[in-house]
This record gives sequence, structure tokens and C-alpha cells, in this order.
Amino acid sequence: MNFEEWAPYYEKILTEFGFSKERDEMSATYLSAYSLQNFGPALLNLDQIRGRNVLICGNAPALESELLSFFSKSENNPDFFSSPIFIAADGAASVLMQFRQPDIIVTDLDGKRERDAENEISCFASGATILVHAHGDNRDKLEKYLPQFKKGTGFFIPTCQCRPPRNIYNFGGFTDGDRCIFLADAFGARNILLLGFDFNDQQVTDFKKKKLGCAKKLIQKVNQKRINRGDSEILFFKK
Ligand SMILES: Nc1ncnc2c1ncn2[C@@H]1O[C@H](COP(=O)(O)OP(=O)(O)OP(=O)(O)O)[C@@H](O)[C@H]1O
Ligand SMILES: Nc1nc2c(c(=O)[nH]1)N=C(CO)CN2
Repeated sequence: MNFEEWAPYYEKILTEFGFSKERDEMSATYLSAYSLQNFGPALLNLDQIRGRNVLICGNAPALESELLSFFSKSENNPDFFSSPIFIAADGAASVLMQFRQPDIIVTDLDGKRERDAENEISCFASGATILVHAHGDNRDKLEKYLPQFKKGTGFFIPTCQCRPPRNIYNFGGFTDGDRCIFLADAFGARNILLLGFDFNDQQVTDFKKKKLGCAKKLIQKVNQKRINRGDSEILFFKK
């Protein structure tokens, strides 16, 4: 999704959540400059997604048991969602790592546990592609964690939710989880399967509930676009 298409959703989010566009823009400018200086011009090395099955992990409590069930199903039936690319949203990377390394991580580095960001940094060091997101309320996390990303084997792709300045991307989406889906769709995923997405989770704060409500609507938008184009619908994994 290009920025002109994303802009009306973004404006609505700013109003509904009371976020500041100026703070989003300052954070985006900081991340783009940091990224250019430390990683060089941002390259979109995401062709690995095109035409592939893409399995996306959100961080709902059921993620671990759904992954267990997924791997047992695919062991018994090699044709079931075969050879997927694994994308993890922030804290979901720590859960997925118990099974295998994520191929791609989408994060604003403000996962619930300190070890979430640390695990993401270690996946990057071992070759995962990471999309690090700037918004008005994670500048402190960017300042804390960016120096720990050492230029190495993984690809570092900076993203933002406002109009992107140079050397930073906006593929659309709000929470880490729905941004994984915008990404997979933008880069031509053949089939998209979601694990660890629970929009009715009662164990989360009211703020998180509101964010999940927004994520749900955005995922429905992407799904409708896929249907209109004749692409496969986004699927929720069923045990
Ligand atoms: N029940 C759920 N609880 C938490 N995350 C969920 C749930 N269902 C889906 N998700 C998706 O998993 C993603 C990763 O969640 P996690 O709590 O690790 O990260 P976060 O950085 O706190 O999330 P956010 O994007 O809201 O900042 C969320 O962005 C959300 O889209
Ligand atoms: N300004 C701002 N933007 C966001 C925020 C947030 O807390 N503040 N949280 C997000 C995903 O959780 C995505 N975008």
C-alpha cells in the first residue's frame, strides 16, 4: 500500500488514539538517519516472499500451542502449507524461536519482555531480516536497542507509519502483527496463514484491546483487497 492509500487510515488512527503526527515524523527521521549511517541505503530484500506460503505469528497466548499443532500437522502431511516463509511480530519471535528461527521479524522494539528485543537482535545477527518501526512513542526503545544491531548477515529495513522521509519505508499497517500482513501482501505472498492472533483476548490492557480492534479492521481491509484481486483469502490457523 502506498502512502496516499494509507494516509486516510493513518489520520483516523492519529485521531482515535490521540497520537502526534509530529512525534511520529521526528522518530521516523531519527531512524532513517541512524539506519543510513549505520547500515547504508535501505535495500528491500523481500523477494523471498513472492509466490510463497507465508506463515505469520502474532503474540496471542495460544501461539505456542498453535505452533506445536502446525508442526505436527505439517509433519503428518507434507502438502499442508508447505515450505512457508516464517514472519514473526515482535514478541512472537521469542515463541517461534523455540521451534525455528524466524525468516523475517517486524517490530517496534517495545515487546512486553526485555528479552523480546534481545532475541530479535540475536535473530538478526544470525541472518534474519528485520523491519524496525519508528513511531512517536518508541524513540526511547530505538535509542536503547539500535546500537545493539551490528551490521552483519541480516537485512535491516527501517519503517514508519507517517509519510516516509528518505531511506525508510511505509507499507501500511498499525500494530506489529497487522504490519506483517501488509508486508506479506505487498510483496506478493501466495497464501497467508495466521497463528497467534486473538482479537478477543481478555488478558490484555484496555489500550491493547483498542489496538487489537484496529489491527482486526486493517487485516479485514487487506483480506478484502486480496479477494477483489482474485488472490487467496487470509486464513486463521485452526488446530
Ligand atoms: N491477543 C494478542 N495479544 C498480543 N498480540 C496479539 C494478540 N493477537 C494478535 N496479536 C499481534 O501480535 C503482535 C505482537 O504482539 P506483542 O505483544 O509481542 O508486541 P507489541 O509490540 O506489544 O505489540 P504492539 O504492536 O501492540 O506494540 C501485535 O502487534 C498484534 O498485532
Ligand atoms: N505514536 C504511536 N504509534 C504507534 C503506537 C504507539 O503506542 N504510539 N503503537 C503501535 C503498535 O502498538 C503502532 N504505532
